[in-house]
Amino acid sequence: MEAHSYINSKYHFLSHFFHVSKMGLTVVLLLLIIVGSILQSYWFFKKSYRFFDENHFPTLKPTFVFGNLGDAITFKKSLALTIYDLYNKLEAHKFAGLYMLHRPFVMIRDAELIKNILIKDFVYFRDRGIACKEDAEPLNNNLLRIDGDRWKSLRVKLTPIFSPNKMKLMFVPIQENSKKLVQILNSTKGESFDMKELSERFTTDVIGNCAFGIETRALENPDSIVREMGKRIFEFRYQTLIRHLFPHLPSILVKIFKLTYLNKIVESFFIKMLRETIEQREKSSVSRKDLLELLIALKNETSDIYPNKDVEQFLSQINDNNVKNETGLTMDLIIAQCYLFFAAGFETSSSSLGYVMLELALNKNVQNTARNEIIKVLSENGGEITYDSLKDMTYADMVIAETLRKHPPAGFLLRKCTKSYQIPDTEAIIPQNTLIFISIYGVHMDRKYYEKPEQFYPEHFEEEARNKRPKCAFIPFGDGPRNCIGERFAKLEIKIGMIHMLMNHSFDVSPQMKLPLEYNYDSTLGLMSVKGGIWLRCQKI
Ligand code: HEM
Repeated sequence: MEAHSYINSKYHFLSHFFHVSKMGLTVVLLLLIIVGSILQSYWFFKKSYRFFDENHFPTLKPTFVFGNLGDAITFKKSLALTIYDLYNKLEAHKFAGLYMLHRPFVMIRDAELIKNILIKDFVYFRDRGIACKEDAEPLNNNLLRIDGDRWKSLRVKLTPIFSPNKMKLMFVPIQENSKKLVQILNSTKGESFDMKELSERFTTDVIGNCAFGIETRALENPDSIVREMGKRIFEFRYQTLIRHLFPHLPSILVKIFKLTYLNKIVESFFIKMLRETIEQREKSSVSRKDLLELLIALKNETSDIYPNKDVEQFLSQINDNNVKNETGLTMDLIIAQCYLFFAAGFETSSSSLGYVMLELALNKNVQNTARNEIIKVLSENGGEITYDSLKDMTYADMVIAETLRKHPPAGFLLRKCTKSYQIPDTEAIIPQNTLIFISIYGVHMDRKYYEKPEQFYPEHFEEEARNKRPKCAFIPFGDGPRNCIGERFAKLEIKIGMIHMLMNHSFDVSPQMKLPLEYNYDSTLGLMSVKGGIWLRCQKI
């Protein structure tokens, strides 16, 4: 009470002194507070933006508040394209220091340095820096997001699931789905169709039905619920953007404003569906030889991860033969991994297959050469595609690699520096906890590494050309111990899907197709998915 009358008397004294009303004084005080806060944030940002000048890094002038990612934060461009623009602006440099809001990050744009980060000096850059609290959102406890020893021990466990002999088991189910894909092409009867949409239905069924034994039926029914939910995983959400921009938000704010990474409906759907599938599978005695069976065997410790060539290679790459076995595979962890395999598998692979077919439709010579190779290999194998005959289709591999170069589904790679790191042969030191961005698209479109970067030119992947290029100039799946674990699976489904389509049909671009390509706005995941679809026409041959 006493304090209140004291403030009142001061207020009265000030208003009397400045000859203004109480209301006027309130406005002046409010203005002072606002101007003070703006000045304070201005100095805060200005001080933050001096960071790289003082640390021997080339840099680009940041914009107040947004740093160097203004185009992505103000929705002008996707994050992948914003990072790509920065890559191009920094042409004279092998690396540079930039800012996300006030937060410094380092862009690496030289293939040799990229190799150091991803492979040689991996111990400094093991983490991705997007982990979130373990129990907050159960599906986020997945391999892509977790870091540290938990990641290491989980990665060792999951590595054998994608080994070559396990991939062989996936061949028949992928073939079955490819045949259904061809039936749908038959029904288009020369009319335009959206190849991206069709590829999404194909990869949804491949990953769902073949990998987890779930009847997703997306090829039969474009409105299938699994496909609907799959699409919603990649919808833009403000909440996800805010969480990525402010990774250290207090949990209370996250709760109050419901700032979850994932839409709750989508999360509940996948948790329920996957839990029921796993429970049913555990009760049944039928063996399906799919990814889920292998995961369950790991959970129940009825399968051993050793000896396995991939695991041995992984352990030698991370220079650690004593990975702690602390991450037991619980039901929740298996659900989170299945969810990731589904999400990571269906969007990236469908983009790739869509882009493969678009480039083949645009480049008829390439289409004919690829088809002739398939016909030749088929005739040598009694008219059948077998798992072993796939390796003889080397031109098909070049076509797929060139597609992944020109249209990498993931636009950039992310790492976090976990121990301060001196960039070799320079004075620049990357401080601990700094994020590292590597523009996959930038490297793939760089004239330093590719003779005709703007063209679709499968010859970029002839043996001689490949051998001339530095190792990390082709990184659609990342590289090193933290690369894409599903690379073999993805390449297998793209190749089988492509072969079946080319064997049966010839492809043209529809007048409906919008060129040059535009990409969907994506502010968080860095994906480069086409805007407006991939419109083609096909004829039965
Ligand atoms: C064409 C298709 C695909 C592309 C282009 C792609 C690309 C990528 C990229 C760029 C990364 C990050 C690698 C790095 O940071 O070095 C990644 C990680 C990952 N991908 Fe893929 N991916 C594809 C398909 C798949 C499939 C089919 C699966 C699973 C079935 C999968 C599962 C994963 C997982 C689990 C990770 C995280 C690995 C880790 O952090 O240890 N991906 N992928």
